[in-house]
Amino acid sequence: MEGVDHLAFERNKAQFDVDAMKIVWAGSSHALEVSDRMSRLVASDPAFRKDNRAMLGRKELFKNTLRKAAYALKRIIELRLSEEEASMLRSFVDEPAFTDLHWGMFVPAIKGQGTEEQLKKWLPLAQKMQIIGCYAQTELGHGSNVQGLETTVTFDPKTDEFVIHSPTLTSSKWWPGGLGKISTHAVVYGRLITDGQDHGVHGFIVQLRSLDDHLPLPGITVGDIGMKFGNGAYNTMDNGVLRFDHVRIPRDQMLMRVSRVTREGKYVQSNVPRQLVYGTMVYVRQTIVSDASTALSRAVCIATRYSAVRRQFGATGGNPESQVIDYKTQQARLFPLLASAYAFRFVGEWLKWLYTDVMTRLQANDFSTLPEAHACTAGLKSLTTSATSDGIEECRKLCGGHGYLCSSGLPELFAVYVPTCTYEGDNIVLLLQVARHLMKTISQLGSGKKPVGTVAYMGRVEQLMESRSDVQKAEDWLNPSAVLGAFEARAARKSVACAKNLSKFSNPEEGFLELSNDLVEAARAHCQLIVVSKFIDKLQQDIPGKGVKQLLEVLCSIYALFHLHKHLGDFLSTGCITSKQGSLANDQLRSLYSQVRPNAIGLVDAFNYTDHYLSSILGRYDGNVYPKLYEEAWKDPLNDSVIPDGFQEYIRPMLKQQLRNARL
Ligand SMILES: CCCCCCCCCCCCCCCCCCCCCCCC(=O)SCCNC(=O)CCNC(=O)[C@H](O)C(C)(C)COP(=O)(O)OP(=O)(O)OC[C@H]1O[C@@H](n2cnc3c(N)ncnc32)[C@H](O)[C@@H]1OP(=O)(O)O
Ligand SMILES: Cc1cc2nc3c(=O)[nH]c(=O)nc-3n(C[C@H](O)[C@H](O)[C@H](O)COP(=O)(O)OP(=O)(O)OC[C@H]3O[C@@H](n4cnc5c(N)ncnc54)[C@H](O)[C@@H]3O)c2cc1C
Repeated sequence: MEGVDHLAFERNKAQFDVDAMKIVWAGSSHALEVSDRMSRLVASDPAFRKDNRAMLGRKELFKNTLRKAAYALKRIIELRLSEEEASMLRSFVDEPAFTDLHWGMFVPAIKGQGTEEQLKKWLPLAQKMQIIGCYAQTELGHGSNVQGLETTVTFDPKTDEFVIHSPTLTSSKWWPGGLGKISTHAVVYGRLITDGQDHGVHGFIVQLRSLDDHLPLPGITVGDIGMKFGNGAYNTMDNGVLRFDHVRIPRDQMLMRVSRVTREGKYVQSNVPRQLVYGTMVYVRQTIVSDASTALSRAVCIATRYSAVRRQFGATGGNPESQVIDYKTQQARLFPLLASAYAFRFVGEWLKWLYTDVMTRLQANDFSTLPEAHACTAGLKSLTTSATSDGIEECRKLCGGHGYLCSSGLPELFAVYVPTCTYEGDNIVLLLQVARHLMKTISQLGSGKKPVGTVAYMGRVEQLMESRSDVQKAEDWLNPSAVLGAFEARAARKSVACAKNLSKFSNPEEGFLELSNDLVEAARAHCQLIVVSKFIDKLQQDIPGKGVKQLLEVLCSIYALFHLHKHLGDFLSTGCITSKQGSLANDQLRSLYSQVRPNAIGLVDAFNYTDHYLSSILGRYDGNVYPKLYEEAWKDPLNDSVIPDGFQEYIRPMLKQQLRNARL
């Protein structure tokens, strides 16, 4: 029935102030007001329609994305939107586009690695979109191993230019988003060579296409790399291939904040660490963590609303069948994902703070927190994107057969989201970076250097190696210090075990390769500890609103105890807890799920997503699922005619032939 709220009875069960929770989720009343206004602006404008993407061919799909990008910019200018508003608008348009790489990587690369003069020259052009840029680092042969890139950038002192060249097939740039068809410029990463000497990988601003006719400039071969996973999905993006044949650029187009080449061809390093060349990746990894909570919450919102609508089995005495959300198995799969969405939101907030703090320090030439920023962004990017990808797929299964329909919104969400496990650093490669940081921290413990930040607990390693959990009854697991103690002990013990094993190798690099699986597990344990501890920290803040803080405490306990249960082998084998304490944690989890149950719909309503943004019949706010699914089926192009194209041509003759054969 149109206009009826089929989930009203669920909404009435909520025991907390949903509007207050919306503010906590958004980050502030101001952020909620902006996101609410921007999401409604997009939802009410037919130009941003997106329900037909899965049906469109690549060319039409891509053309549509270009139209939306140009229209979005027009609206941003007409409405004089602030950067915050524009950024929200972009996320509600909800379509990967070349603009993501322009604003998300090209502009930050110039900001982070350019000198004052370079910022003055290039930023206004980029910010007014008079040029469009992308981030061309990855090559056909190397993505993870940035030091292995093959593109050469050789200084020619005769002309005061760099000559960029792709010496092999594998040195072709491969993957950069926005490169394939649209970018006029790129920040290109290649090996800097002066006077025959290789100085490793550096970034350069390179014009690729003419600003007059958009044709590739001489010496440049460029195009799209082809269709990717899923219909619609990431195919709105023109990931590209690019080859250089001795292309010349002026010397001042090398990004020279970290190091520079003089007119005479001398290579000069500044006091800034070499790793700042990787700074754009740190920035984007940080944004990816916040985006993980958005993607996961979206899937969870769909699965939760549908689980309240869907009924199977259990009709007794004239009562309706049971809502599937009441099955304990459904709760045990769904509610940890709901808790994870909130956990990732808060760790994302914290990471943004950490990143801003590092940037402020860098301005003052304080580079001391760079390793911590690298390890946290790498580790949390890895942890949250893997969990979110798996979580979206779990939400699809939680919706049964209907979850497999494109109109559930889940297949496309998964297809768009899953490459986050690979781009901006393969998730295993990034966890190995965290492991290096942990091993270095442990190796420095004896030197009197006190570990700080997220590895501060390593300073108490001796105590953590001995500690025993004092949990005696299930409710004891609600105590944040019991949870933190167990997670710290597990993380410390796994890292120390790796460090001990590593010390048995005469060649540490060999040892690192041999033990890499254990190191990844240690890094994961450390990252889970960060998420748990930042959730607990969040709960130390003043959180207004009836029942809001109490529910967040429930979600925090679910996040922690679910992982304790899932990784029980870790906690038991490192001796941090006993098997009895493990089963008490599981008892407590069941009780926590019961506390979430009446509040489940309220908790997903607090995300404040419009139906346009969710783009899911199963996740509709009003829960009016069946009539809309039925209506939607008839919109499929296959149903435009009763007899499909191809039937007369192929099937009719086949049927006739078979009938003839039968009569013979
Ligand atoms: C008109 C007005 C309009 C206004 C409109 C406004 C609109 C606003 C809209 C906003 C839109 C914003 C959109 C944002 C969305 C962005 C979407 C982006 C989509 C992303 C697409 C994907 C892009 C990519 O994938 S780019 C390519 C990414 N590639 C990788 O990640 C490669 C991974 N590999 C590596 O990072 C490295 O090679 C690594 C780290 C694995 C190994 O490197 P290396 O071999 O050099 O290092 P090591 O020897 O291991 O270590 C040396 C040393 O360095 C330290 N270190 C390594 N990395 C870093 C680092 N990044 N930072 C700091 N330190 C680092 C390492 O720890 C070692 O330290 P030691 O102390 O020496 O041990
Ligand atoms: C959708 C999408 C968009 C992208 N956009 C851009 C872009 O805009 N600009 C850009 O420059 N790049 C972009 N990329 C490239 C992306 O950054 C790389 O694909 C990514 O960094 C992974 O590198 P790779 O492909 O070389 O993977 P590989 O390193 O080849 O990974 C293959 C396998 O090897 C394993 N492996 C690799 N090294 C190690 C190791 N040391 N130890 C253990 N296991 C290892 C990995 O875990 C993985 O299982 C994009 C990629 C995708 C999919």
